[in-house]
Parts: sequence; C-alpha cells; structure tokens
Amino acid sequence: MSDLTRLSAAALADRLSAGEASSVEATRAHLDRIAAVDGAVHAFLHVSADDALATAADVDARRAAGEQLHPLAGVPIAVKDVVVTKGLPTTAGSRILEGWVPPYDATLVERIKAAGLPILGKTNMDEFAMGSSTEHSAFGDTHNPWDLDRIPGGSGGGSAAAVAAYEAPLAIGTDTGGSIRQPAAVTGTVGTKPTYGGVSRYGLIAMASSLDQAGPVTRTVLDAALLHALIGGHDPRDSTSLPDPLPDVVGAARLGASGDLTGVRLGVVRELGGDGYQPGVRARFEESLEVLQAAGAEVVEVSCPNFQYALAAYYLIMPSEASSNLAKFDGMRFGLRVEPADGPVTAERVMAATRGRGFGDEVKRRVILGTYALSAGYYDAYYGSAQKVRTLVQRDFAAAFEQADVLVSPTAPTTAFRLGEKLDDPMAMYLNDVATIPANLAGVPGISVPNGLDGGLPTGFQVLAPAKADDRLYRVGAALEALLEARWGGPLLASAPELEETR
Ligand SMILES: NC(=O)C[C@H](N)C(=O)O
Repeated sequence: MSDLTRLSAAALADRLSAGEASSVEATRAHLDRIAAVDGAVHAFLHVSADDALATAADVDARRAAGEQLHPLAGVPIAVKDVVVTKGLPTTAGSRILEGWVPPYDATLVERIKAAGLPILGKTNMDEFAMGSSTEHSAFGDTHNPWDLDRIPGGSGGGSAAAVAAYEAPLAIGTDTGGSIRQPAAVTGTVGTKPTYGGVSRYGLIAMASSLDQAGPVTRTVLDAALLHALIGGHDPRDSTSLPDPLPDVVGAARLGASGDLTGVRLGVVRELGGDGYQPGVRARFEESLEVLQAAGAEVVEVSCPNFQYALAAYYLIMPSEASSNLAKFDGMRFGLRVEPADGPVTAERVMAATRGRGFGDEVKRRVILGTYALSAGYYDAYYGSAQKVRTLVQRDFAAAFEQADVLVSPTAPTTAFRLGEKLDDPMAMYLNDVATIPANLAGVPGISVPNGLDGGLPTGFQVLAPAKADDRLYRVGAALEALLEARWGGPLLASAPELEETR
C-alpha cells in the first residue's frame, strides 16, 4: 500500500505543493486502497474514479503552470451521500432516491470543486441520516475498520469508516443529533459539527432543517480546521447562513498544537458522562481531564439541568421537521415511482405505493411520529413543549458559558457495538446521542477528538463552544490531540489492526 494514504491531509498537501508527489498519484493511491479494502468496509456507495482522476490531472497541470492554488488543492475527499453532487448519484441511503442524479452541486461541493479537491465518491449512511449505526442504510451495512463485526457509528458511518480505513484523508459529514461526532468517536477519527449557520445547508438533503449542519471528518484536528475553513462562511442561498466571517479555526488549531492551555476554563457538564456511560469511556475522559489540567487548563464543574430532557425534545422536533421535509419524496419528482399493483392510478395511490416501497422502517417510524406530534390537538402538548425545552437547553448553555470557555464530555456513551445488537431497539439506538444532541438543539459547535481505547476500541472526547466560537474547539482539540499523542507515541489510529487488502 502506498504511504500517500497514511498521510494527514495537511502533510499530503505539503508534498503536493513541494512537487514530491502529484495529485494523480495521491488520488490513485486512495482509489487503490478503496479497491483493496472497501469490499470489507463498505464505506462507499459510489466511487467516482474517473471524475476524481480528471480533477487531479487538472490540478497537477495548473500547479505545473505556476498557478496559485488552494492549500488543499489535489487532496482527495469523500462526501456523505446526503449532499447533492452534480452528475454523481445521490441517494441519502434510501431506495426512494435510487438512480437520481442531481442537476446541481451543494454550495459546499462547489467550494470543494473550486479549490480542486478530487471527489473520490459518496459515502454510506443511515437512510436520510436517521440512525446511529449506518445499519438503516438501504444499501447494506458499513463495517468499523477497528473490528469488522462492529458498527462505524451513524448516520455518517461511511465517511468516518472511509477516513479510519485510509480510503480518504478527508470526508464530509452532516450532524443533526450527533451524526458527525458519534461516528468519529467510535472510529478513532476527528469530527466537527460547526455552529448552526456556519456551513451552508444549500444542497443538503434536509432531515431536520433547524438542526442539520455539515462539517469535516478527518484524522487530525488541523485537517478538520482546514476543511472547515474551506466549506464554511456565508452563503446567500441558505437563509440561515450566518453573515459573520468564520473565526480563524486553522490558526486556533496551530496554536493548540503547542499543548499549552494556560487560562482556558473547561466546564465539565455534570449531566453528561455519569451512569449509563461505559466505565472505560468515563475513565478515559477523566484521564484526559487530568492531562488538560496539567497543560494549564482550569477545570470547573457546570450544571445543565435541562440536558436530561434534550433527547426527548429532539425526538419530537426532529421527526416533526423530517415528516415535513420528506413529503417531497412522492414518486412525482425524484427517483423511485411505484404504481399501485391494482386499482386506479391516482396521485395519492402512487404516492402511497412509492413511499411504502421506497422508505425503510426507521424513516416510516419518524414520519409517523412527526405527523402525530404536529397534528391538531397534539401540537401544543408535543411539538410546543419540545420547543420550550429547546429554549431551556439554550439557556443552560448560556449560563454554563459564563463559567467556562468550552464544555467537555465523553462524545458517545459506549464504544462501537456489534452489528445487529441495537437494530431492533430504537430507544437503545437513540441513546447513543445523549451527549451530542444538546449542541444541535442550541446551535452551538462541537468536536470529537480520539481519546484512547477501551477494550481495544476507540472512545471520543467532546468539546463544545459558544455559537460562532468554533475556533475554541480547535484550540482545545489540537492541544488534547498533541498531549495524548505524545503519551501514546503516535496517533490512536496507528494502533488499529491492519485491514487485509484484497482485490
Ligand atoms: N442524524 C443524526 O445526527 C443522528 C441521529 N442519531 C439521528 O438518528 O437523528
């Protein structure tokens, strides 16, 4: 296997700009790696080898001609299949979109293309981003590279697994309740959910529009910052896009790498990380707190009493919005169209037949929950109450950020569980996101950083910051990464078992 696949995106970018490797070589190396291991991992739903190589060749030619290029130009990337890509199939993990080829690019894809990053392909995910294990994909399971019998997290398990398996140095994920951070935690990778409005949602297939946010999945904190800076910033085509310039996330990651956190106040959230979290996950978290303290950080305990209602509020707000967003998949406009087996072919009956066949069980469950929560007579009791809880969660964050610069917790309550283990128990599946959901409800940013192993499997350390202060995630995240890697003698992923390469 070529060592070009083992480099961080930043290191690969340096090699490319120094002329020590070409983008075509780097892209080929990753396509070869995909060919060798993706049979076992199944991170990709679609590999766009020709397009990726064409972009790479174009970047190489422009570099040779002396053109000034983006720092990540020529570094390949994978994109979660919920993000629309012109000319490349986009399914959101659903049969209902099988065969649909979008006629336009999401804004973040436009930015990736303009910067010259070859797109390797589209990654697997739970159908419409509904799940925490990627087992709800209509196109088969993705396997965790650390242990192929285990889940890679979800909904963005494909992006996390691709990065962890060295199939791509960079990937795009989306996070509605934890879908970037939880897969990062259980695969030993880095994942950021930016501030709501920090990255354009134009061209994301919406699940819950007030919660969805796209962000980077990478192997290093600096790489996440570089990708965040590339995709972030105002977009007039997204009405919720923030007009503010993005904070200097790359500068913050470089600053944090010194490992000095003098004067930074870390708030340990009392309600996150207690009973119900795997003992080894808690132990690694406590150990890292000590490491951060030794680096100069001040640790305080904060209380966010309404976080205990966050999961319940999320499971009313998210399905309500999802039931409305998914109404457009009606057999008339996109992808699948199923006509009723017998009887008249009316619009309503075509819609019912298409949605009945095209949606999986989890999607149906949420559409039913959402339409119920929004129905006259129940709206105030369910959706209305959940919105009030959302305000209380936001107030908890505001109060906590008066005492601390960032809040910290374990990212996910457990390490990767076995495929099939929670598939028939929706509640057990939903509980994976107890520590990640509050950030989505409040619109604040969060990052998950590799935090050591429990039973040979990765755990994650979550850092949360106030809205528009995403730079703080990178300062603390990069410091923790540097301090832990100094202890381990290298990145956590270096201790993952080697995948067998077959062709
Ligand atoms: N989409 C997400 O962020 C994941 C969350 N587990 C959900 O199923 O809603």
